Amino acid sequence: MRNQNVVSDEVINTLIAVAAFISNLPVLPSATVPESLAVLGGFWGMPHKNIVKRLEDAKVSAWIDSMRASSPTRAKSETQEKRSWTLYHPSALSTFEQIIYNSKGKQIVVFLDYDGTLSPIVADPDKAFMTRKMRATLKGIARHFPTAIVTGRCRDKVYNFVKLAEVYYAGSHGMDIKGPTKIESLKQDNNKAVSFQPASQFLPMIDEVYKILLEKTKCVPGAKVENNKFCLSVHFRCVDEKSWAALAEKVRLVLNEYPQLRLTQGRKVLEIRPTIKWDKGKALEFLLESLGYENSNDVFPIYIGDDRTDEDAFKVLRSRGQGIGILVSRVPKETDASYTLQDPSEASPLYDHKFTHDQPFISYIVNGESEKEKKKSIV
Ligand SMILES: O=P(O)(O)OC[C@H]1O[C@H](O[C@H]2O[C@H](CO)[C@@H](O)[C@H](O)[C@H]2O)[C@H](O)[C@@H](O)[C@@H]1O
Repeated sequence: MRNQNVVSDEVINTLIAVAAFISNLPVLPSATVPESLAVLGGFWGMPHKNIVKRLEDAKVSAWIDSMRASSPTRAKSETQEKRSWTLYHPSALSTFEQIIYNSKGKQIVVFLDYDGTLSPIVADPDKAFMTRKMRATLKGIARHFPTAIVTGRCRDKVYNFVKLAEVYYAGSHGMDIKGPTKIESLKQDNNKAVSFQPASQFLPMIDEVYKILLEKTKCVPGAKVENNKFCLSVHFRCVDEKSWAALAEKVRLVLNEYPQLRLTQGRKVLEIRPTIKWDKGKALEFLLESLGYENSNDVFPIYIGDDRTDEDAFKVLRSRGQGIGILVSRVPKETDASYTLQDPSEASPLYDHKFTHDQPFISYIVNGESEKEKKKSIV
């Protein structure tokens, strides 16, 4: 018979699984999880210190599992599920005509992630350049539709990669938005531009943590800390897998001192950001509002992204029942996107197809309007 006063491994493992699960949830400050569960440990007669240690280890190991899995989480059995995945998330290229049909008569607004969508993933984040062809295509899109880049990058940095003034930019995972607006109440300084920075009070803290992380991670070969203004990235793409645990532990120790910051994850990158309820989905909603489409049924947002953080935007589109999300991925992944593209190079022909080859996309959606008129109506 079991001793009721002793915590069995099963109970501990359940607690650890719960803690690991919670530690992956974005909103809870890291320090609260072990503490609250330690209370349960005490109830079952387990010393607080012991359970806190095991829970913290569990958190790091959950991070590492997640680091290995890349992003978004891959579906369980790739080969088995690939077929049904493709069925539920068909290629945006092969269903192109259907997408166009659904957008008929509506104002298309295009949202694009940067890394892995407009630029290929490369080892050095400072060298993630767009091809000239992609820039020309993007310029073409922005000429016809309101177009926004929604990225984890610092806004200035992504602007330096893209260099197109006609595009809206939502940097730092949407926490730094700039672009034109039609809505009077959103206009700033009597000009037509909108600017929104919901996390500005976190700037000093982000700078402080950036310096600490630079110092703490400099002994991990290949680790790179990137300051994205309202959030930080700790890259581990070039770190030997054997050192991932050590790196994650260093990041965890720093974050323990800053409960107002939380951790999310992208492609081989740990992302640190304020615990405010703001993400790429909220940025999408904000931009739609600033364009005057808050409660409109006549808008058709298209969001293309490759990353776990883009899921927030896909979710918003699903719950609005408007437009479509397109995930750029070669492998089956859990996603709220409706359609898929294999990689940025496949996304490019999609854009090109629209804008340079017979322009079927344009001719379908403008409903008889000349392109000039269309352009006028979306300024
Ligand atoms: O929202 P995104 O535009 O997708 O930004 C997310 C992160 O993108 C960048 O990192 C990713 O791309 C790098 C360059 O290809 C690659 O080296 C890295 O492994 C990827 O995670 C950017 O550097 C990060 O700061 C962004 O958080």
